[in-house]
Formats: sequence, structure tokens, C-alpha cells
Amino acid sequence: MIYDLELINVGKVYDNGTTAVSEFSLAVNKGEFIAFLGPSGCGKTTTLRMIAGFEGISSGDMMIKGVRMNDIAPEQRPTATIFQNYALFPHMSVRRNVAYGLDVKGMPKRERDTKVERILATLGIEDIAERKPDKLSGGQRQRVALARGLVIEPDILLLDEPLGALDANLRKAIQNELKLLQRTLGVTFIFVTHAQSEALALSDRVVVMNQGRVEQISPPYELYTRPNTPFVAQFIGRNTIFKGQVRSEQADLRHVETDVGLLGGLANGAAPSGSRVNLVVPAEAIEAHNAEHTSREQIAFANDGNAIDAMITRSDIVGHIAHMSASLEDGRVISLEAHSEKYQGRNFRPGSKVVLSWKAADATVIPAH
Ligand SMILES: Nc1ncnc2c1ncn2[C@@H]1O[C@H](COP(=O)(O)OP(=O)(O)OP(=O)(O)O)[C@@H](O)[C@H]1O
Repeated sequence: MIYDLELINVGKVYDNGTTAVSEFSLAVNKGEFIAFLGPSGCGKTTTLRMIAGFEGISSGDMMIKGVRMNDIAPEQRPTATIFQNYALFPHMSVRRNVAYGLDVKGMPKRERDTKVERILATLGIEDIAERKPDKLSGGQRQRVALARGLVIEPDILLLDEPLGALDANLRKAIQNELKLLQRTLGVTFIFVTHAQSEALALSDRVVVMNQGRVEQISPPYELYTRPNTPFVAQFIGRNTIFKGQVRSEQADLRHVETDVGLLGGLANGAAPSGSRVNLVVPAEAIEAHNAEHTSREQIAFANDGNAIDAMITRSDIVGHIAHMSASLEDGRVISLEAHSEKYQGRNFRPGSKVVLSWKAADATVIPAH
């Protein structure tokens, strides 16, 4: 199988001895939208720059369409890069900025002009084609940068926090456009971002990085519902993590002895009896029941044994989402989230005694490492 992009155990050690990336492996299919997500300094930009050829690769191999790229100069690679600051030429009009990459390739004028007009139309920026970048809005500059990258018809478009300079509303609008554009053109996108919601909303698969290493590569929903590592469980979504030891196993189901009792979830990876694990429960999976109306035993019976005593400490409805916090017996405060309709007529005020439950299928058991 030939992938559009393949990184095989890629590593980067900078000249000053900093190890920025270790054993990064990833295989990307044509037309996939991949996001690199992780905290500042985890190696996202370094990896993107190695793919573009702006940084050398210290170990491993990088292939594009089956051809080894390690020693190929950036301009010889079938990639284009969009930088956060867009790096537009200030003295050139939009049209000339977009044409620049084709001029560098020595493309004949007619062919060049046809391609430039086509991409200006695709991005809806024909009417600003004669303007200079300083006469454009943030969103328009963003589109020009995209046009400039896409006009050379790269196999892979590399985007380094391309929406970082935009305000929240525009960011949302451009996210949708970007996704549509990528789908229409079928170009492979590799997108670097700090913003979790952006990575989850846009990409087919997310690469979560931590300290230069890949933690997990999964489609957004899976990342959200089935984290593979404690880091991902803490970094993505709003999860509660119970530490404990596996007491029993039955197919994927595990019962885990924790500080607040025996709790159930589905194993993601090896979690044999006796092993130390984390039980990860998403805020959306937890339901609050009024402790005065239903017994803990009844709730446990209906929820695979998952029923713990708690007290509501905060309860807010924001839009149509109910956000609550509850303190557990061990003093820990955890988050719950649900569609507000779910709790209509049930008045959970701070101080209310509740039993919290979730289905084992909604919780994930991962090795503690
Ligand atoms: N030119 C360089 N020389 C030495 N170390 C560097 C260089 N560039 C980056 N680093 C280091 O490599 C590590 C990874 O940096 P990188 O910029 O790839 O992270 P990042 O995930 O993109 O971070 P951010 O989200 O803040 O941009 C960091 O420890 C950083 O300090």
C-alpha cells in the first residue's frame, strides 16, 4: 500500500541537544485531514517542518507517495505550507502573491493565469485580487494564504496554526470553509493546532502528541470516547479518572477496585486482573439521581454496578447544556454534563445529595503505565 505520507520512526534532535520528536510513526491516506494536537513544545511544529523539509530529519524515514524525502529540498517536495502569520509579500497584490509559486516554477503565463483565476474563484477572492495584503481583513488574508498554497497543486498541504490569528467567530466560519474546501479538492491536509475543538471538528484523525511522542492516533470520536493513555484522557474532553486495580474481567468488561468502590468500564488494551489501571469516565456519561428517591442499590443494578454517592456543588445551565459539579466521598470534585432536558423537573441545587451512575460501556479502562 502506498500512502500519501508516511513517517517511520521519525526523530529530531536539534543541534543544541534538544530532543524535539521521538519515534514518530504515521501513515496518511490520500485526501485525509490529519491534525497534530498537543501542548506547547510537544513537537508539532518540528514534525510539520520536517515534512516540509525546513528541518532535517535526525532519524527514521519520511516518504511521500512511496518516495523517500529525507534528503529532498523543500521546493522539490510536493508540499505547500501555510504559516500562522501567512507570510504574504506585502508589496505584491493578492493576484501576484498567489501567482508567485507558479512563477518560481517557471510556468508559462497563460497556464499560470488560468490556474490563478481558478483558485481565486474557488476561494471567492476574485474581487480583492488587486489589493495589497495590508488592505485585507484577517479572514481575507487567510484565504489568500490558502490560495497561494493550493495553486501549486501540492499533494499535501501543511498548515501551522492557520486559524490562530483570527477571532473566535471568524475562526468558526473559516473552519467550516476549510473543511469543505479540503473535501472538494481531495488534497491531504496536515494541520497543527493547540485548539482541541478545532482538531476534533476538522480532522479525520487526530495525532495527540506529548513531549515529542505520539500518544494516540484516532478519529475524533474515538479519541473522545476511548482514550488510550492517561495523558489523552486528561487532555481531551472532560473526563474523571479513577485509579484502581482490576478485580475481575469478562470479555472487554473490567471491574476495578477504586477508592470509591468497585466500578466498571470497557478495557482499551491489555488490562488483566490484578493490574493497575485508570478508569476514565466522560462528563457526558455520568448521570445524577436524587438520592432520596432511588436507592443506591437500584441504581447500581441498572448501571453495571456503577453508583457512587456524591453531593452537588454547582449547577448551571448554559444554553441547552446542564453543567454540574459534584464532590465525591474522597473529597474530589468531578464534572457532569448533559442536555438540559435530561434534568428538567429535577432540581439539583448545591448541597443536594445524589447518586452518580454511568454505563460500563461508556467508561474506558486503560493501563496505568
Ligand atoms: N530551532 C530549535 N532549536 C532547538 N530547540 C528547538 C528549536 N525549535 C524548537 N525547539 C524545541 O523543540 C521542542 C518542540 O518544539 P515545537 O516548536 O516543535 O513544539 P510545538 O508543539 O510546535 O509547540 P508550540 O505549540 O508552542 O508551537 C521544544 O522543546 C522546543 O523548545
